[in-house]
Amino acid sequence: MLSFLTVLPLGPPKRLVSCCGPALQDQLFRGLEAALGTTFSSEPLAPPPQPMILVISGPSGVGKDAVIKRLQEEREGIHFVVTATSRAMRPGEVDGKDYYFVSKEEFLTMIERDELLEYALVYGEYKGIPKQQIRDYMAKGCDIVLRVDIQGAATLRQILGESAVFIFLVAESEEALVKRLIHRKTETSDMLLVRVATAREEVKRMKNFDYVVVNAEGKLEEAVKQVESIIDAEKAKIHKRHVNI
Ligand SMILES: Nc1nc2c(ncn2[C@@H]2O[C@H](COP(=O)(O)OP(=O)(O)O)[C@@H](O)[C@H]2O)c(=O)[nH]1
Ligand SMILES: Nc1ncnc2c1ncn2[C@@H]1O[C@H](COP(=O)(O)OP(=O)(O)O)[C@@H](O)[C@H]1O
Repeated sequence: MLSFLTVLPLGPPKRLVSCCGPALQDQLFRGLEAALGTTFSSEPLAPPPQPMILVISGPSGVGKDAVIKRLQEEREGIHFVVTATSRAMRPGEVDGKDYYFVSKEEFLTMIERDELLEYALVYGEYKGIPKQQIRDYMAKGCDIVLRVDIQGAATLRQILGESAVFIFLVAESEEALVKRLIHRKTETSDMLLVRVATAREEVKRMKNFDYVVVNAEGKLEEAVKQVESIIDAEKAKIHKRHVNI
């Protein structure tokens, strides 16, 4: 190392590089290239991040829509896949934004044409994920967010295996979940009973997911930040998950 440093036009090695001005630092840079017989590349050293598929699931009323809405506001390059449903539109919902609201016949035609990556009967209504929408946005380099019920997540795990990231969103307690669903005022009491009973069974399937995020009462932002941390960590993985749809 000593002989190397004396070759450089800086005199004895005891002078600290930090004391050199820009011109001398540039000379040192060139000298290092000459000594190594190569030029230093300015190409990125880390592999480019790949678009990923994030599956967010959890019991009805836990806050999937709320978390995803905030995620879209906070983060660029994310595409929330608008799924198709035969369910009637709720007040405030927008066709093409919350869902593609279609008739049962139209939905069955989508199935016949193999247009759906996954579909299910959810609380008596059809719901399904349009394949082409995923392909189009991944081709643009977007990360894909799929919001599905627990059975949909299980189907997607069979189709996508480890190539997608599965997040289970849960309330801090069963009591909090039920109160949140009641407060949302989108279900009749009969429908509430179905959804709460379903939620009890769904929570047991948490073990099939990669991550669990608690969306506690009044702490939506913390849940969103945790989902963002998961995305960042997944994008920094050396061994990327390769998606093929
Ligand atoms: N399997 C599946 N579930 C979906 C799809 N789109 C939405 N869902 C889920 O269907 C469930 C019922 O949705 P919704 O009727 O909007 O009721 P909410 O969950 O109480 O808001 C939710 O868990 C959604 O995440 C889909 O394409 N496939
Ligand atoms: N962390 C939270 N604290 C309090 N209320 C929440 C929180 N997250 C969501 N909510 C509310 O709970 C209700 C259910 O949320 P929503 O996103 O519709 O659930 P999901 O899509 O899972 O059915 C909505 O009224 C929503 O505004």
